[in-house]
Amino acid sequence: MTAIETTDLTKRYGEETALESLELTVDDGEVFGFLGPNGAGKTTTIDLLLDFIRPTAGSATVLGYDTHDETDAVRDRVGILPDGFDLWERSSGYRHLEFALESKNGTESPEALLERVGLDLKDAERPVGDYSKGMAQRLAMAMALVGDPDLLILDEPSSGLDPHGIRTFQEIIREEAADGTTVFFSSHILGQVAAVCDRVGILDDGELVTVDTIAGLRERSGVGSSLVVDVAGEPSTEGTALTEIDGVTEVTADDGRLRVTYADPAAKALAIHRLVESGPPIVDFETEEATLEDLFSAFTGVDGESVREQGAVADEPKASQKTVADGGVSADTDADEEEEEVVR
Ligand SMILES: Nc1ncnc2c1ncn2[C@@H]1O[C@H](COP(=O)(O)OP(=O)(O)OP(=O)(O)O)[C@@H](O)[C@H]1O
Repeated sequence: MTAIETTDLTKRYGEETALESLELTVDDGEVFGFLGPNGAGKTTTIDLLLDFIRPTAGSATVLGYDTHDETDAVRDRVGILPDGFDLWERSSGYRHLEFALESKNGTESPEALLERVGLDLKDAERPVGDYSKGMAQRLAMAMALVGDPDLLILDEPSSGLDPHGIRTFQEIIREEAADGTTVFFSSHILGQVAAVCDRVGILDDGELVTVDTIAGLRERSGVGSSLVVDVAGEPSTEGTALTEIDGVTEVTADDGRLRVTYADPAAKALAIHRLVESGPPIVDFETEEATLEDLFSAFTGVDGESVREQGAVADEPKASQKTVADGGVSADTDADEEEEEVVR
């Protein structure tokens, strides 16, 4: 069974296209990262999956259920950490958890959930109106975990978290995945996505630019990492045949160093081998890995022409605009309206 499947899923607000013909499949048990810059359409997609807003065209299933016709079945089995959720300011975090447990017939103890998300029991007894952003986020995650969901949908889960909180959430995602739960989460922070995801989808301006593993993205983007070699004497590329190595994209000699840029990591060891055999004596070397930011720029064209524009990416649906969701506890939207369907 697929955990999420969208067909031609489209959302428009008047002239504005928030999401264009999204064709996306997330497999059962996968940890899928949904990446995109601000306004790319990530929240719109999540709101459509949860039927908080209605599509202009297309359809989607979640855990095999139609998102509109079988909304209750979907929400029953899905744990949600929405982007921008509302809490009842005067109720305690503990009371929120009790409410979520009642709504979902959850059998977990509130204390165990609090411990998982790193929320102190004393803090849980305070009204949530006094919570910091990170504390509220931890509480929302605890509520999402209630009832052992088959699918976790997390919209910008690390928003407001300190580094320790980010690590805690990553551990939770890994534990849930190990337990067979599918995790779908949106983020614009590439490193966090790379740390836990099996696959990544990049959304840009309402369109799904590509879907792949991080390794696959690296390979296809052509964004190279570099081997930078200090050599004795004047560096020269002559006689080394470095450019003939499969995966090497560029070789330059400047500032007393040789720089070998490669798209395929296997090329690195071959380049060193060849230099040892026939190049100038090596004094030192280091590698400069392409960052995820480099990859992201390559696919979204942030720094100019994108891989997509160059026609290097095969699969291309589309999508984009903005919305909100519920606090993971109530949120009923039979939103048949065209615009501004939001529940918080
Ligand atoms: N109710 C609405 N009315 C009009 N435009 C909307 C509405 N909701 C969203 N949009 C637009 O849809 C686009 C996608 O917004 P969305 O919130 O899905 O982006 P996002 O990828 O989640 O962004 P962010 O990372 O900033 O949360 C934006 O251009 C936004 O302005």
